[in-house]
Amino acid sequence: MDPTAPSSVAADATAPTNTTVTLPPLTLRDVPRLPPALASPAPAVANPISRHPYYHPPSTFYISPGDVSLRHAFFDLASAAPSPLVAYRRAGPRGDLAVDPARARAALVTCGGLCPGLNTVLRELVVGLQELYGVRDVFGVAAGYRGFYGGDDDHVRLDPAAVDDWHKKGGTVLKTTRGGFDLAKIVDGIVARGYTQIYAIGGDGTMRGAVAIFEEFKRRGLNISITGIPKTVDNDIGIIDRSFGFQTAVEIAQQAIDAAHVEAVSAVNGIGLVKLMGRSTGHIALHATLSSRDVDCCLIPEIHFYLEGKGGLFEFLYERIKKKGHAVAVVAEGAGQELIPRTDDQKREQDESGNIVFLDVGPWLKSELGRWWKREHPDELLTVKYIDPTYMIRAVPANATDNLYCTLLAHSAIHGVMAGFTGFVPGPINGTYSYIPLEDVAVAKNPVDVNDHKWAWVRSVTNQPDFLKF
Ligand SMILES: Nc1ncnc2c1ncn2[C@@H]1O[C@H](COP(=O)(O)OP(=O)(O)OP(=O)(O)O)[C@@H](O)[C@H]1O
Ligand SMILES: O=P(O)(O)OC[C@H]1O[C@](O)(CO)[C@@H](O)[C@@H]1O
Ligand SMILES: [Mg+2]
Repeated sequence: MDPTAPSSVAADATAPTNTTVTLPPLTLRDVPRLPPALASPAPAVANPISRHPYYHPPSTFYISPGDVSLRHAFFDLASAAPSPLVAYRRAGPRGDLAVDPARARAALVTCGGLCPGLNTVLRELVVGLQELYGVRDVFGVAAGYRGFYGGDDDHVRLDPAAVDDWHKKGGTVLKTTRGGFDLAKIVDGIVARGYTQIYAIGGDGTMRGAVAIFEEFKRRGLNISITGIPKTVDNDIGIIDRSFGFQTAVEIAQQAIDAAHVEAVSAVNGIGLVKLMGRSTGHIALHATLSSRDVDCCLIPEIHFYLEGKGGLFEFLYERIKKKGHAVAVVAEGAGQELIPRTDDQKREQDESGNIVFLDVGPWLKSELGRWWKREHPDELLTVKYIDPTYMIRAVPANATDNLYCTLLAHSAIHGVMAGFTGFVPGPINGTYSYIPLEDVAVAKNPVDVNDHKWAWVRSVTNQPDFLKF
């Protein structure tokens, strides 16, 4: 057939058609700004990136003041689109600054648990502030929020040479803590040190703390900006696409599943059981399960399960062993918490930040399974190999994808602060880096959607029970 010959197919059968659709009105969920009288070094300072000795930004480099991104990237035209459509300011460098870099004094702090990429964010904040914007005074605040009211040793001057290889290190060079949130002392400490910009890197608790600090700045009429850089290995912060370090953690989690699989396959009636992080969300367990393909059952906090009886976990594992000779189960640390018996003291136990302390679901599951097996199948061997890689998945350096992500987050934060924004969080929404009000991110959760395709795919890969009692 001559490929250049005109198509014989009727045009109206295949040609794309254009349908005009009227969308609901757009609401800009804007981020706060420092009061112009306080922020503006009148007249506005031209962005020093334009004078960079080696990089000459093209006209498209700067973000226009009207540039926005949409919260929802897709709608069903057959039903009403979300109304109003919510938009956020697009993140990125502005042509004019509202802050004079020569007068800026930045403080960086890390709070909460570890996450791959923390050191990369710190490195890129230091390098970006100094090399892109010429901010000379950049300090690392040691040991979380409490460092703000610590001694001189808790405030370390940083420069690009000092942080040069930080992106290769796991953990946080600045150290991190939970608790110690004394608002008055923190803000007094910030004022006493003359900081004009605060970069707080942490999870939901850190974001709630940053909101409180932001409100206190406003109450005291302080010319200080604060931005929260969202960090959570559990990927439990909402609105943004995902949090940094998550993909690295999934990669390491998968190695634990591989080991559990090898152990299970090599034993008689072998079960490999892996416990993974995820306090209130099962994203790590879900993603590691889908990537691995060796998992027979994935238990997450969003799904209730039960152990014994028809349709229960133990009967399922037994049947899987009968069929394949082995089984692998993955459990997120927050799964099944309501099933584990606990004392009143244990019910009340909290960490220093006020987070409920969970009981260890992994060893509990292992011992309950052993007890059940002995009772139901006393003449059959059972070998359970339990792997708990807990801190290993978050104490590693970020992989290449997360390193790049951390760099873009850090730079987005700096650009926003220099443009005069405050009380905001930078983050990708549908792939577009945006500025989101801190108060929104502080309360936005991100549970696994058990009605979407990803969870459906877990169910079809594992064929695990739905745990609906009947
Ligand atoms: N509601 C709140 N108001 C003010 N500060 C808070 C609040 N919740 C937590 N914080 C403070 O924020 C800091 C970090 O909180 P937390 O230990 O819960 O970690 P996180 O930021 O949620 O990170 P992770 O993802 O590891 O849980 C702590 O210093 C804590 O005291
Ligand atoms: O033992 P730590 O450091 O308090 O943190 C444990 C918690 O931190 C997290 O990693 C979240 O950062 C959770 O998955 C875990 O429950
Ligand atoms: Mg938290």
